[in-house]
Amino acid sequence: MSLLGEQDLARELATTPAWERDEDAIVRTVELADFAAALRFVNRVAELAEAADHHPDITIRWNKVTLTLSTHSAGGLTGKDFELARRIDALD
Ligand SMILES: C[C@H](O)[C@H](O)[C@H]1CNC2=NC(N)=NC(=O)C2=N1
Repeated sequence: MSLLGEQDLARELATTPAWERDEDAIVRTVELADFAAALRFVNRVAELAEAADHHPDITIRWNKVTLTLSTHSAGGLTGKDFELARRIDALD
């Protein structure tokens, strides 16, 4: 999977408004009811990640889950990041 150029990147970002670009990654923080709900959400994300063989960095802070997506093998953002971002968005 090759890195997205600025134009493709802008188009992908426009279709994933819940995600914010942070240099070579896109980031989304999801707020859940409490820590247990955050863990359940992370488990659903983990299933999508395993199915896609593409894995976000995940931080849990009590009821908030921050997901960071980047394609490490390509050194930045690719279509795989946005595909997974859209699948994650479809969870809630
Ligand atoms: C062998 C395996 O396909 C690779 O290590 C995958 C796994 N998950 C991955 N996840 C992410 N975010 N970037 C990768 O480059 C990546 N590579």
